Amino acid sequence: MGSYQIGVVAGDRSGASNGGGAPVPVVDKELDFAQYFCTYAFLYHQKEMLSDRVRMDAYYNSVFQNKHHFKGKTVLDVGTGSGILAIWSAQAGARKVYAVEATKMSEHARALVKANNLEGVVEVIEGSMEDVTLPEKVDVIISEWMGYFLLRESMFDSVICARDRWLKPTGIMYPSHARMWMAPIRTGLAEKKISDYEGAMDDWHHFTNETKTCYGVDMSVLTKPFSEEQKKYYLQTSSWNNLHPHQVIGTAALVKEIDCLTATVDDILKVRSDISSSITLENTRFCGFGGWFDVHFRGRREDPAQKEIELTTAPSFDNGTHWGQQVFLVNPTIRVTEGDNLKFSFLMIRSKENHRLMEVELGCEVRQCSGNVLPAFNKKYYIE
Ligand SMILES: C[S@@+](CC[C@H](N)C(=O)[O-])C[C@H]1O[C@@H](n2cnc3c(N)ncnc32)[C@H](O)[C@@H]1O
Repeated sequence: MGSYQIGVVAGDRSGASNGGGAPVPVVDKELDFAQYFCTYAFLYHQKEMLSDRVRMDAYYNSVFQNKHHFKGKTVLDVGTGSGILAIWSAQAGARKVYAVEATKMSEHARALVKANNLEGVVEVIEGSMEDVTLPEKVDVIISEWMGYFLLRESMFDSVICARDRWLKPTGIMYPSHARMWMAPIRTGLAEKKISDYEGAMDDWHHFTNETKTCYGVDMSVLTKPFSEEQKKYYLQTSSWNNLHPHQVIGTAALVKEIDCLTATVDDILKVRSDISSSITLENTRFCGFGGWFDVHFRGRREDPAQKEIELTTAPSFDNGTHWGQQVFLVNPTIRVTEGDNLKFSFLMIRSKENHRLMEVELGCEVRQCSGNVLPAFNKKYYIE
């Protein structure tokens, strides 16, 4: 399977050279397939996405309420999975749809296309987007590339690659824009995670005592690394959660905006932002941050959507998505009240071991409305 380049990281010595001097990280394709793509080859996984009504309605409406973007046009579906977006594009009147899928799910997509009598329009191509050659440039690129907190999975890299190679200069991206958001939250998760961590350590002490007594080996030298491993898992790894809007205790801050037509891999390798949020609830507990994203289907300035559609994964009363929100816990929790201000710095980079996972650094300072400033804190998190 070999390897492929994912973008340019200045100063990364581990990367290969692209000939122009700038180092380029190289991804082992076989490892990437084993770690990332394999799950997408299962129908149960595709079904989970196909059952997400918020996601489905947004893409369906974006296509069928903007048929003028599809009628008689050529479309590329990056990562077609079951083929759903390619099929909708064809049903909306596309002349030709190239549906590219890296996994064997392509075979199910081909069957679905045939069963829906669209064989003459939709061509399913099995292969990595980075390797595939199309016979022509396209008018529209449609793709559902978003991972947890938008950028986990790094699939947008493949969409950028497809856009730069195959989109006509007048072409349109579906979706056209994306944003990341964060807001302070209250949650009982903080206590639960601490108690889970303490439970794991109690169990470890019991285990080391037993190993010493029964088998004559003292394992206590491993207590510190075990504790670090468990701390990372329980207290530093962000959690998936479907937050209720009542759990959001302050204004949402915009972390990142992406124009899908112009963004480069360099723009998303590091997401850095200095942001602030005002607490909107009286006398409550600040337990951490919730992070989510939205995407928009607006067409392009010269060729706008007739109907703009939004897909949001914000905390919702009744419309949760399979993405939910990512929760970054703060320990210990902090008493805050309406009018207090949080100033925070956000930095998200890709994990060195796996470019599809993320590491986040959050620095935060609470400025109370009384004028008092609480000691700032800095924390590192993993989005696994
Ligand atoms: C989130 S799923 C979306 C599937 C489908 N488009 C949908 O909306 O239901 C992403 C799909 O893209 C495929 N994929 C991701 N990166 C790819 C790449 N570089 N080349 C081809 N397929 C890719 C995955 O295997 C997966 O099936």
